[in-house]
Amino acid sequence: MAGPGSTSCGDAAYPVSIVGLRCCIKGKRDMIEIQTVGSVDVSVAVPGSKSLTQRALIAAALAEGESTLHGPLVSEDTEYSSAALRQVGVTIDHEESWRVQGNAGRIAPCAEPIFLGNNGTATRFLTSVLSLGNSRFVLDGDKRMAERPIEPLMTALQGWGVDVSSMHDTGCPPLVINSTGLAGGMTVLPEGKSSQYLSSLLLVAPYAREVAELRVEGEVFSKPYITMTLDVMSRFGIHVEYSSDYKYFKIPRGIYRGQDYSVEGDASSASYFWAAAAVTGGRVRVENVSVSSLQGDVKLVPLLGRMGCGLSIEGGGITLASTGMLEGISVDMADMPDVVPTLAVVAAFAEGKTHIQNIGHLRIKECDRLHAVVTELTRMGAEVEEHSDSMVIHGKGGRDLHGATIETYDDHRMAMSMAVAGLKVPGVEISGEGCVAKSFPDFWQRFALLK
Ligand SMILES: O=C(O)C1=C[C@@H](OP(=O)(O)O)[C@@H](O)[C@H](O)C1
Ligand SMILES: C=C(OP(=O)(O)O)C(=O)O
Repeated sequence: MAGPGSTSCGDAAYPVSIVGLRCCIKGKRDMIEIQTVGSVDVSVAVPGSKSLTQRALIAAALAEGESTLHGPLVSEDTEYSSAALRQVGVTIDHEESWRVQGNAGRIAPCAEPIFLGNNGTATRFLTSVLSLGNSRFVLDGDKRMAERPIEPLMTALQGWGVDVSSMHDTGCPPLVINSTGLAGGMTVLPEGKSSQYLSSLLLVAPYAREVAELRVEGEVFSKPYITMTLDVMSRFGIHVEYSSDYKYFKIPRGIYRGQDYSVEGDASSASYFWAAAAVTGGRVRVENVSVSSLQGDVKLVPLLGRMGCGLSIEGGGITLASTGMLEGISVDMADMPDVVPTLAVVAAFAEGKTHIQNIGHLRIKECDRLHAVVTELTRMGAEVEEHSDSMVIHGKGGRDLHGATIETYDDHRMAMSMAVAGLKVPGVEISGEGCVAKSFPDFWQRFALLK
């Protein structure tokens, strides 16, 4: 699927203005040159949450009756999820709201492979959903997805009697699932570096033949995503028993009930706008993300507060204001991996050291995001240290930064976070800018409102 950036500039002569951005094609690559701005002062709305849209879509597909999802994220990833569910017999109408006719847990056979691109969330969730069927399924993804592990999830599903294997014995997709439904009972999720395994198991567990129980080994990463899963499940009528450390779960048998579900704005997408206020010494209000959100990435706002920004809550949104005077912090970001690139970029404009810890799981995202952030900030002149599961940014108030052509590694979050640096530093070009389509197709148009 072409990103809107590439759609809008694909046929155009160089350079073309998309409001404050210059979009061009250099050689064969899509590229956006970010124009610097003064202190930004805007109010923006962001698209619906990717995580909540995909959870609600799965619950609605497995539900008895019709569901309507209001304000869903319309993007490459949610198109992949919808298409996959349609392949197994779910009717989903994408109008302004999405109408989903639930099949009460019945999964139709599908002879064709189900392809999910580099959508980690959907790949992990669909593995369990397909296990509910009574057929052979092949679940595939793109080149990068074939490097993103899924072994712990397969092991836990095998504990519930599922015949699932990695086609090339890599512990990664493509997968083959010979499904006959879930037996249920107790299973163990071995240690892994993604919460998506656990969310995936929880979402389908009510459909097991016996009451399902789940024990989790090792550290639980990205915990707020588990909270979001439990919340969506309860809104669709299934209430899970669990220990507060998220190491034990008991899931009652049951069937989700069709719901009217409103998707809130995506906190990870909002992060680039708050970061824009932070680095330009300006003010940005994100209208549709609230402080009471269960999305863990909303906690970026208090972190920016610790770096010297002010925040206020107005009419349900969150406003972040900055004088541009920022200081480095030390922070554990195990629970908010998707906004690590955003915080790292802000840290490059702060005075002093920012130490971001417990982020080894960034290495299995759309790219090795830990290495990519370090490489691209270094390319701009920043002094950054890479460690196995942490990074240290030696901020010099942005005085060490210069323009550069940024590689994005087909990772939407690399493109969007590094674009923030270009608001302040002349000559920042973002290559492969169409990758934002994964989670935020009109990112460049909304980013251009930052003036
Ligand atoms: O469950 C989810 O919706 C997600 C969980 C997180 O992944 P990990 O649990 O693998 O860190 C996050 O990075 C991803 O963007 C979305
Ligand atoms: C890691 C991400 O997504 P996924 O794991 O769903 O591919 C992301 O959106 O940053």
